[in-house]
Amino acid sequence: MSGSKITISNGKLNVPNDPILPFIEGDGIGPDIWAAASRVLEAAVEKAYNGERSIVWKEVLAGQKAMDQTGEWLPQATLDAIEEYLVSIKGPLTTPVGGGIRSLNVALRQKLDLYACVRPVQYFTGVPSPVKNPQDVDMIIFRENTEDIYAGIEFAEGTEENKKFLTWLKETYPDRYAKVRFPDSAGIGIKPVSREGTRRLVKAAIQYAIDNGKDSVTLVHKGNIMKYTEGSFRDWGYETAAKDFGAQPLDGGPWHVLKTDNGKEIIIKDVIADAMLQQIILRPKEYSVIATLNLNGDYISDALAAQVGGIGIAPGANINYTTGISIFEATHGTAPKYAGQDKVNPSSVILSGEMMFRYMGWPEAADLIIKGIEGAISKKRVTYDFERQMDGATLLKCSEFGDEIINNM
Ligand SMILES: NC(=O)C1=CN([C@@H]2O[C@H](COP(=O)(O)OP(=O)(O)OC[C@H]3O[C@@H](n4cnc5c(N)ncnc54)[C@H](OP(=O)(O)O)[C@@H]3O)[C@@H](O)[C@H]2O)C=CC1
Ligand SMILES: O=C(O)CCC(=O)C(=O)O
Ligand SMILES: [Mg+2]
Repeated sequence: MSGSKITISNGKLNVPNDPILPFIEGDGIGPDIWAAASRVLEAAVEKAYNGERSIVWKEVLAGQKAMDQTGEWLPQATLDAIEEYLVSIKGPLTTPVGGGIRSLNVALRQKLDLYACVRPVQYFTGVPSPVKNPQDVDMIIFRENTEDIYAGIEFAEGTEENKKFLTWLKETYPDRYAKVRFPDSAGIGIKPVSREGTRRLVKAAIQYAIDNGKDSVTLVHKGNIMKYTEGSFRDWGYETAAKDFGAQPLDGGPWHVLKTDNGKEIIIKDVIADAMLQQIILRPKEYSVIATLNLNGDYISDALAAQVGGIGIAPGANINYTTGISIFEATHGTAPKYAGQDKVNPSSVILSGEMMFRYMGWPEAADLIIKGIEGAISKKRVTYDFERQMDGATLLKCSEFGDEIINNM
């Protein structure tokens, strides 16, 4: 295989003209969307750089394909390659509900310490939306990606370990044990949230706001109920704003205001999570950068995506800003009922590629992707998810929509 490695020095990526980029095809609709997306990404690079730059794809395995070929769901070789080549992209991977394997998506984020799940939500003119003013939605979610209930520390009901844990709780903290309503039949989960994990996530969100001229960062939490996890997230978030960025309390706090070097003011505020799910629908203009915990971020990213056309057009990235290791991936899952039908919208993974190009310092290729998607949508030549809500639209297959994007670059 030809191609060169992306490296990092002093926190800055060095991207060669022929970077090797690992990709995971994914389960379910993964092969359909990856086939369309990889062609679009290659076409954007070719058109932007006239052959001076090109991507050298390196397939790495995870999920069902990995199981079939290697007997493992997430081979160590895959983790090693993602770490070695720094920038990679993936399709969705299936996670069974209840028993069975734990999420491979979550495992990738935790094992590689990709602490920020970054999910921008913006409106493309013409996309059908259930809200009146979808153009008012312009937010970016920074979701903590390594902690919270997603740590996977659980004790299944009826098991020996569950009994052992509850016995320990009863003996050590009888007052808290007494709060378990039905101890003989309770599954137990543990929710770790740390100052360190919170601070690095909030720092990334505030830095993004500074670098991109945003006017607010909203800490979203359920800290009124979960005081020492979600409530502490809020407190540590404000602490980060004050200690790392010199933000000052606004009217006595808890909101803070941060003055950037060019004199701009950024408000650091917080909203309780349930109220936030209302706010993003009723008053989206008031929110810009969102910093939140893992579970809240999971819910908010699908809810916000719905306002701008659905999870068929919702990209994302999992990033460690210190090591530079990153995996770009759609917000949606494997949509198994559509697998192999060449039907679904490939935009989420294509726009994840667009984010990847900006991260690599290839904005010209990224801009062409936006141009191609805008062109396809304005001509109403779209996949089923948009076509079913658009008057006079032409229904395209997943692969045809990829072609349409390329034709509009
Ligand atoms: N990062 C990852 O890899 C993720 C993996 N998953 C996993 O995926 C599996 C399925 O999860 P599920 O809850 O069904 O959620 P999915 O996101 O897979 O699908 C839910 C619905 O969203 C719509 N949708 C999803 N993708 C697209 C697309 N590309 N284009 C258009 N519409 C789309 C479809 O809506 P409609 O029916 O209206 O057409 C689909 O039925 C689970 O195992 C889950 O754990 C879930 C999320 C993320
Ligand atoms: O890992 C999974 O299966 C689900 C992940 C998910 O919903 C997400 O990353 O948004
Ligand atoms: Mg999700």
